[in-house]
Amino acid sequence: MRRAYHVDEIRRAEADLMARLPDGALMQRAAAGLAAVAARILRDSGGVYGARVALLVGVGDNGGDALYAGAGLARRGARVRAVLLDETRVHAGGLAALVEAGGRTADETALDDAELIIDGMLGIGGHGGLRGRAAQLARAAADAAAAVLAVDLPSGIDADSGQVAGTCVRADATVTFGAYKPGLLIDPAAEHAGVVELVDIGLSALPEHAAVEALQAADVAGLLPRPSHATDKYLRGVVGVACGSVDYPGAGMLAVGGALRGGVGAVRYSGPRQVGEEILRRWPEVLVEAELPSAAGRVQAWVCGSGLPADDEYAAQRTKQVVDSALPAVLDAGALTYLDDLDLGEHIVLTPHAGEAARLLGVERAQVEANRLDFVRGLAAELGATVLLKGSTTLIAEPGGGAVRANPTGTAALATAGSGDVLAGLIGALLAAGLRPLDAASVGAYMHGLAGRLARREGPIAAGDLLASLPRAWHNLQ
Ligand SMILES: NC(=O)C1=CN([C@@H]2O[C@H](COP(=O)(O)OP(=O)(O)OC[C@H]3O[C@@H](n4cnc5c(N)ncnc54)[C@H](OP(=O)(O)O)[C@@H]3O)[C@@H](O)[C@H]2O)[C@@H](O)CC1
Ligand SMILES: Nc1ncnc2c1ncn2[C@@H]1O[C@H](COP(=O)(O)OP(=O)(O)O)[C@@H](O)[C@H]1O
Ligand SMILES: [K+]
Repeated sequence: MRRAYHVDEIRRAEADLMARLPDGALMQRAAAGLAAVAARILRDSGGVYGARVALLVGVGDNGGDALYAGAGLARRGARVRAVLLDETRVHAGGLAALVEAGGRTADETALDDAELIIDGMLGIGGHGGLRGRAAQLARAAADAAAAVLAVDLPSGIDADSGQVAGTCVRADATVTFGAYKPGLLIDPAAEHAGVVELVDIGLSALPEHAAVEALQAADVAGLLPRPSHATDKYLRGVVGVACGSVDYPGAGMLAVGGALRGGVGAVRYSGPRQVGEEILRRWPEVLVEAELPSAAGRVQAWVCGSGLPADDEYAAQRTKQVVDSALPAVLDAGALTYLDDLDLGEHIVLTPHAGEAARLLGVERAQVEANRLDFVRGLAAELGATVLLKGSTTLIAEPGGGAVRANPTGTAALATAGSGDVLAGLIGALLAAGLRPLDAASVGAYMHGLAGRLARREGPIAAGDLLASLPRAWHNLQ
């Protein structure tokens, strides 16, 4: 699990550790980790000795890290030049170390022929988008041919929220110290960080619960339902799908398809007869049942809403019956328009995209997109349900607070009609298989993204291709 903490939490943990260490020890640890990653990058492109390295050096400790790491590389024969953001404010010890090791200061033309640019302009002390010369240097780094390695985080991103306000550095890799920051896991900031490597500097006094966490392959593999020898189809779980309508039958099909690949023993479909017949033609294994959920056979969880129209008596009734069953459920798309007066809870997973979340909160879509973390927390708390906010970084929050999960496998290839229906079905199946709502939603999002990544290797994808690649995604994790 990758765990990210807010800046004030990291500052407190750093202060606790610094009080127990000699002056400057923490920065030396950070710089040593940074220099090791820089050396590895340079080794891949011809070696450290003689390599041209440009440092972008800010006025704070982020600049200090870059200078000490630069000194380490200079001692190994690299030609290191430091471009100072402000010559009157620079980490004096770091600069002295660099000069002593053979490095020197230079103007920004040093970026032109560098093989590696180390971005030490701003770390967790940054606020707002880059200003003045910092913005100008970020643009110069983007234009240069060199690989860019960010120190702690790409300068200019918002470490706490993942927002990007204006210009910021776009890195190929980031070396982050002590713990992840939410901005390294949440877009749009995360996509500026490249490959993120965590360097352990010994921080221990971090809060029990992270602010944001991201499952990794081993976590997901540990959570996926696995049939035991002694199981039968009912013990594996049965999921009910109350999706699709006469006008939108395809959403019902795709939700059923996602549910069939979610590791349950059986899928029951409840909906209009002609949709049920279509489903049976494609998947004879589905149990097609009554048009209303309350009349269907026993299930352990429901998926409801994909392909349900708004302002429709039958759709409202289907949603209400699913919620009244008190079973775990996914409420997607159309079902999100019928939430008034329903008794939600943590066992209900709502799956809005930014537009739907904005409507539920009475704000503009752009506001949600700019600050997804705050809005997903707010929506979960306000509606009293687990909320999965879809988008370029899908986020999942529980109503009682706690760590928000950020999905690391998202790909823009998923932005295709019907892909959300597949996701809803998949999460419903994971709920029926017994995963708790937060896990079902985050494992579902992870597998959905992984399926998207596998499918896109063969070209542009449609939602149906996700169904075809979901078994491969499972196989990859087992
Ligand atoms: N603490 C520790 O134990 C350890 C910390 N470590 C390292 O320290 C880093 C944090 O260092 P830090 O606190 O000095 O802040 P830092 O990010 O360098 O920048 C602050 C300066 O930037 C400026 N500035 C702000 N916004 C700006 C903008 N938009 N555009 C332009 N300028 C802007 C602002 O100037 P001001 O606005 O105040 O004039 C302020 O002075 C951390 O990320 C890690 O790398 C490691 O060594 C491990 C041990
Ligand atoms: N830029 C993006 N990067 C990664 N994933 C995305 C992006 N845009 C959308 N997605 C994902 O694609 C899916 C789209 O779902 P949704 O908006 O419900 O569409 P539909 O209703 O057509 O199925 C969601 O899982 C969402 O997280
Ligand atoms: K930086």
